[in-house]
Amino acid sequence: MTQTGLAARRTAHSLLNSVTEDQRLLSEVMPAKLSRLEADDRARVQRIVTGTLRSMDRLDRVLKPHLRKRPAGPVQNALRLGAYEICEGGAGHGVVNAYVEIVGRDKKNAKLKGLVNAVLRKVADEGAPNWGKMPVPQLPKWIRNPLIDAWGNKAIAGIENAHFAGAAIDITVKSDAAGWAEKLGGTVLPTGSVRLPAGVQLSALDGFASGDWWVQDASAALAARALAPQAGEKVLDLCAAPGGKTMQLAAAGADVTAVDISAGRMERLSENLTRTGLKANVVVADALQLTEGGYDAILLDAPCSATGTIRRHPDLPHAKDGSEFGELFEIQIQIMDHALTLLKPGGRLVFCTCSLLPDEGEVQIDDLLDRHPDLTVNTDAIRAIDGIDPDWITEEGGLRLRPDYWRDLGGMDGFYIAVVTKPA
Ligand SMILES: C[S@@+](CC[C@H](N)C(=O)[O-])C[C@H]1O[C@@H](n2cnc3c(N)ncnc32)[C@H](O)[C@@H]1O
Repeated sequence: MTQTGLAARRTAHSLLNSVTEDQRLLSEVMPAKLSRLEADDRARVQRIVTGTLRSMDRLDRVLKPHLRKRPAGPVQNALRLGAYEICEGGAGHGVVNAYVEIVGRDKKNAKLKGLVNAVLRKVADEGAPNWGKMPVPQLPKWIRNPLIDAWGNKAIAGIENAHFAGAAIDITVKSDAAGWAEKLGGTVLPTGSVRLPAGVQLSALDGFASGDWWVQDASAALAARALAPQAGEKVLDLCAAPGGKTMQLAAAGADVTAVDISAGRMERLSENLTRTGLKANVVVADALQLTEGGYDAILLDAPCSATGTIRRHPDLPHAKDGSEFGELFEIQIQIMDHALTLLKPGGRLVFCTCSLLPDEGEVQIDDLLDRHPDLTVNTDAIRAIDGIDPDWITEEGGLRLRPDYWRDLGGMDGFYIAVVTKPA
């Protein structure tokens, strides 16, 4: 950190405000803000902000006894960041002064800098002796309650544990998972992905520049496995960017057309294809506007709430409140129905979402079958995936993946995958 750490802490404060006050995701605001900092400060900002977001509920409990009422969002955020740093062993004096200065510079809240000083001093003096033993942070109620309804209280505790623990980096390799695991010091997971050791710098690793592997959570890798692409098959990858699944399909020898509405994300897909030496037809378009069909198989990785990825994105529960999800469910229905029109008779559609909500998984497939009674769910395609636990197969024949699964291996992202077949 710079001498006083002020630039990094101001950036951390501004990022946290973007999430909680402006409902922005870190992925939208972080790159621009970090680009102004030295590499050292960038890493620290990321550590402080993601640590604070992951510990939000704990921090609010630490702060509560020192506050008569919760102050305005930006002031509470300065307190949260300061308390986080202190509880994680930061030097009390420097931390307190920095956050007092940050609030003091904010015209609207400057009068509360005395409060910030008093509260953070108390936290620094008293410490948080039980910090490491406090209950695992709970998700905000707007997402916690539907997840309890879906999976029960025991599951939610496991899911929250997994969110708090964070996620390892998984890679999908073109071939020889065991060889790459050995070379990179990782482990081969039951489904064939390789889990890397903590703290690696990806671009410096063997096999990155040569494109022998790409980063992809072990759960996400199973959608293309469920599709089981055959060499020469005409496959449409809908909602494809940044291309993790496109690369799997292309590596299997399929003739892949990758479509996504976002030109920026498609640039990343093209870069990924170049790095890995794989080929696909790259099309920037709205899936709903496609007219050319005749595909043997379609993989639809639909836009969704992304609630399965909270391990990696602890900002999501604090930036969102679920109000836009209804619109996403509707888009999923429209793209699924349109995808069916592009599929050959006898063709297969893989529908998947990185979501923990049944509304974006099990319920979507039940509803799809109500709308199209001639479709069949192909559970054999799910059963054929190496390394999955048969208990993960759902009543309607899909695959439900949750962060609390593989507890001893370090968890997985939440995901839902189903394969449906069109009548021949
Ligand atoms: C879950 S991400 C896809 C991840 C990707 N399949 C992968 O494996 O790397 C969802 C994608 O849907 C795209 N999208 C959203 N609405 C779309 C639409 N109407 N048509 C095409 N793509 C869309 C978004 O731009 C986003 O890239």
